[in-house]
Amino acid sequence: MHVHVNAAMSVDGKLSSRRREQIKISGDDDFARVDEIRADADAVLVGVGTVLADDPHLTLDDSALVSARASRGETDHPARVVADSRARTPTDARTLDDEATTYVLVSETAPEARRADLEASGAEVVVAGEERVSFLAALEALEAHGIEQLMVEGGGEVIFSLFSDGLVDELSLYVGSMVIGGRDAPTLADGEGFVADFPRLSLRDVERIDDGVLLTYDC
Ligand SMILES: NC(=O)C1=CN([C@@H]2O[C@H](COP(=O)(O)OP(=O)(O)OC[C@H]3O[C@@H](n4cnc5c(N)ncnc54)[C@H](OP(=O)(O)O)[C@@H]3O)[C@@H](O)[C@H]2O)C=CC1
Ligand SMILES: Nc1c(N[C@@H]2O[C@H](COP(=O)(O)O)[C@@H](O)[C@H]2O)[nH]c(=O)[nH]c1=O
Repeated sequence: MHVHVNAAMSVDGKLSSRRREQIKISGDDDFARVDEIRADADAVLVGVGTVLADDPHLTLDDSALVSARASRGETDHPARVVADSRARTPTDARTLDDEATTYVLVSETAPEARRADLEASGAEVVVAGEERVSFLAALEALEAHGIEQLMVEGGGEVIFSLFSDGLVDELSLYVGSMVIGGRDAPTLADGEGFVADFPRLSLRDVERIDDGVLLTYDC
């Protein structure tokens, strides 16, 4: 499986503010670029932190991209995936609507009743990991569902774990020209952080988009 992480951060490395509210860091052209990466993916993954903070839809905004997928014999939108060890995704989350298939990755600790609620709301629940979702196991399970190209949209906890597991192949990082600040604001890679064996990336490209910079790395 090819894992492509995409995120937008401020010049000081924050994905959003200390209030963990969604902030428009990208401009229109960059959002269009993000939509194209979604359109090329078999599935788009976020953590439950992002679902609770942003209630994202994770579908394609541009109808031309939907038509292009249809003409390739693909579903209108990529599948959606939520990493949610304890099955906390609200049943009315926008990502569970019927516009696309949604997989909720849970661990063995997820209460049975919550799993049943999610299934009743249309989600496909995938158990991978004991206490927390194991991305190594989860990505294998997604591959068995035909997912080869996985886009990851965040947030910082999930992105850190994927780097920690050595699962990231490509990173596109939009740096918007703004300062958000705050020691508790989410950053690109949160989690526990590395103290040694820091992942080293290979810079592939630098491009100016809107009023910011897109950095592309092979990982
Ligand atoms: N600017 C941008 O591009 C983006 C910004 N954001 C912002 O980021 C913030 C949310 O980020 P964040 O709070 O880090 O949330 P995440 O979306 O990274 O979700 C984190 C949660 O995912 C669950 N999870 C399940 N398995 C794992 C695992 N193996 N490793 C790590 N987490 C796992 C955990 O909850 P549990 O243990 O219960 O499963 C964890 O608390 C919001 O403010 C949002 O607006 C988000 C995406 C993109
Ligand atoms: N704010 C921000 C991003 N936020 C991402 O977009 C998701 C919203 O998706 P949707 O509800 O489908 O529009 C959100 O949950 C988060 O993952 N992405 C970016 O490229 N640039 C940005 O500035």
